[in-house]
Amino acid sequence: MAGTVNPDLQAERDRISFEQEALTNAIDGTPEKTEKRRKYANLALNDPDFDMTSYNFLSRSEKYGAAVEKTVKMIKKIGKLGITDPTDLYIYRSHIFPNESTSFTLHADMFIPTLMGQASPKQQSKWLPKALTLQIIGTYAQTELGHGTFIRGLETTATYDEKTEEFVIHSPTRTSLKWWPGNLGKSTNHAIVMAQLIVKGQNYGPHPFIVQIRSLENHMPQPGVTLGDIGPKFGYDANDNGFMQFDHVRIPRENMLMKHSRVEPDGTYIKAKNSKLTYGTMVFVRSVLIRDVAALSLAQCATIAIRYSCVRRQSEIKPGAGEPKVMDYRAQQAKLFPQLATAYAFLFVAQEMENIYFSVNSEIDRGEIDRLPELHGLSSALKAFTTDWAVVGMEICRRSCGGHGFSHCSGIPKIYVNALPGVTYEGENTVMYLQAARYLVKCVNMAKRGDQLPGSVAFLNKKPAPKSSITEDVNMVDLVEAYRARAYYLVHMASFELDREIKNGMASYDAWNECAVALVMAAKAYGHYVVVEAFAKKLETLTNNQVPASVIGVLTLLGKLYALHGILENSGDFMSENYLSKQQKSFIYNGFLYALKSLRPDAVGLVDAFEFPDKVLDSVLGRYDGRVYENMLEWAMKDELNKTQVHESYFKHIRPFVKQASKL
Ligand SMILES: CCCCCCCCCC/C=C\CCCCCCCC(=O)SCCNC(=O)CCNC(=O)[C@H](O)C(C)(C)COP(=O)(O)OP(=O)(O)OC[C@H]1O[C@@H](n2cnc3c(N)ncnc32)[C@H](O)[C@@H]1OP(=O)(O)O
Ligand SMILES: Cc1cc2nc3c(=O)[nH]c(=O)nc-3n(C[C@H](O)[C@H](O)[C@H](O)COP(=O)(O)OP(=O)(O)OC[C@H]3O[C@@H](n4cnc5c(N)ncnc54)[C@H](O)[C@@H]3O)c2cc1C
Repeated sequence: MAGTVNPDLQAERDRISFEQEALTNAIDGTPEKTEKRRKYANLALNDPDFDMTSYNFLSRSEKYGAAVEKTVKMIKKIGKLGITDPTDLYIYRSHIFPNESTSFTLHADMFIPTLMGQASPKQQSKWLPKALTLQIIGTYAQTELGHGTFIRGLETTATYDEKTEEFVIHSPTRTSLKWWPGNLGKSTNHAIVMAQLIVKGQNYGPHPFIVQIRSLENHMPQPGVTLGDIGPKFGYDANDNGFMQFDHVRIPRENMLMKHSRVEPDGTYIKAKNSKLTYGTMVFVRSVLIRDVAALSLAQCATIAIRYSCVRRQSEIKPGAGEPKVMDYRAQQAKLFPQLATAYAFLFVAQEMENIYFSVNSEIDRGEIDRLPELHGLSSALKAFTTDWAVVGMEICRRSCGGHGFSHCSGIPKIYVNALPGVTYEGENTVMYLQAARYLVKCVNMAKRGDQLPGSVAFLNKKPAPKSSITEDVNMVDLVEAYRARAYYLVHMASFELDREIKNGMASYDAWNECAVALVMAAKAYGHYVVVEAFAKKLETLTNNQVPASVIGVLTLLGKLYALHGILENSGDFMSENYLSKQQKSFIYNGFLYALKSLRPDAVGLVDAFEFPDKVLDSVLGRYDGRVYENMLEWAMKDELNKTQVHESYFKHIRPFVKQASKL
């Protein structure tokens, strides 16, 4: 019957043990935040103008065109509705463009943040009103054909001409072409261009410049600028990632973003308090993508796979007793529940990262830059750690849907390919782990000197106990301590290896490369510890805020499952030096099995609590009503191949061939 929920899924919802609304509030942060999210989500979802046709059956060019149309409609609506708060805007947008890029993604997420973070107050008053009202539309053009990671190796030059008080922007080589910037290929008319600043023959390193790249009249490239799209990619079809070449393009001196460093009219260079303040936009995006890319994408895939697993029946457990829901197989639970727990863990650590980002950023605005290294180390580690685990988890969710997981009807491929570049953009993950490790090694040396370390690295000040106190009745406190101990030892081990190589006469830069394996392991362990600790802190906060015991109960199980799964996956680390005994490892294993069993009745409730609307999931398998089989054929019939019974290529190729063959 249309409109009713699949009885297998309904049965799951009828037995949920916790108060779902309170859990949703915990996920959003507060009840007020839940209310706000629902308000702006519903504004988008209930608007008939955004009756979204799925991109599934469109060509790349059609996808791009559809995104442009939808983007412009959305902007008009935003103006009409008067939405101005960045969070409200983000919620509204992400329900119109679920797991998709808008044509102005880079404008909103990097161009405007760079103006806010890198432009002087005078420059902000000139450019921001234009950018906020879309009189100008920009992107962030840093990466080049030859260099993405090594920003100091960028080749684009900005040479100051004192006579005219202009910068000359130039691409001196083929490898200096800007390559990859989002929305550059077709959509934007301005760019923040990162280029080597050269004044009076001296190179001061990469700095940001604002450059008009297309005419505001007819959208043609500006003189001296060559532009285009970089072609099809693994995903991101609707995003016109582009290339750009400059041939001695002149821009006024005032177009260098001068909040942190300046070039005076006579060519005097005033340097920033810390040259890395120029990299601030990247730190911002790394901090926000923990939630918006890693956590939410994994949570969506877990929602699809868990709902589908409660609808899908296959094989037998007890011979002759009928086919169970695949969710009842313990092996299926062992694949999916850790992904669910990871999604929760990442959502909670993202809330903490966001708070730290905004607090350190307001200090920076007041000229206090002491906490910049920690912010960089932490955001680098968490960006890499969460995106790494999220994409692995999404693939596990896809496989858990069997064959149908491979079809776009599952919705998972779209979510996956949208999140996947998160491991590469905004700092390739290995490179980000190594940046975090660089900070951690410094912290070890500071701790050795007796300095008190800040926030997330304070754990390096106190040597952990040599043995874990985990018992049969595993608790969060002991689990956090185990992760702290692992991080402590791996960071010290990497630092020790580094010192040893240097003491043995190796140059420090070679020693760094030689010890990279240990350094990456150390940064991963640090990220893992921060996530487990954030889960424990969240449980404490919720308990103090009198959140219902049923919610604390189920979240505690999830938190333990997350931590236990991580230990089982990395047991070598935890068992080295006998920190964890064989017997304790069996407690971990038993605790893991117990958590799987205990979470089973609440699995659907735990994914429903995320409240992803069907339009966002765009999944036949993960539909809220569970009516999977009733909708798959209808979905497949939308494919162009099903528009005719006999395809034209039959008449062109197969029929003549068969006719010919039958004559032989
Ligand atoms: C509530 C508000 C809601 C708002 C909603 C917004 C919604 C946003 C959603 C976002 C989701 C998706 C958006 C997707 C769009 C993004 C598309 C992708 C865009 C891009 O990819 S842009 C290009 C990004 N490129 C990179 O990230 C390059 C990576 N490379 C680097 O960062 C650096 O080059 C490096 C690897 C760090 C090395 O730099 P360098 O060689 O210059 O430095 P050294 O290694 O020598 O280190 C020197 C020193 O500096 C420290 N340091 C390095 N970086 C930083 C930093 N960023 N901050 C502070 N300090 C830094 C380093 O640690 C060294 O310190 P030391 O000398 O050891 O003390
Ligand atoms: C979808 C997408 C969107 C993007 N959008 C933008 C954008 O809007 N604007 C923009 O400017 N850029 C953008 N980029 C570019 C992106 O930021 C870079 O691709 C990214 O920073 C990685 O740099 P790279 O491509 O040079 O990788 P490389 O550095 O060439 O990486 C290749 C390999 O070398 C390794 N490696 C490199 N350096 C080191 C090192 N020091 N130590 C150890 N290993 C190392 C890496 O780990 C990796 O395995 C985008 C990229 C993608 C995929």
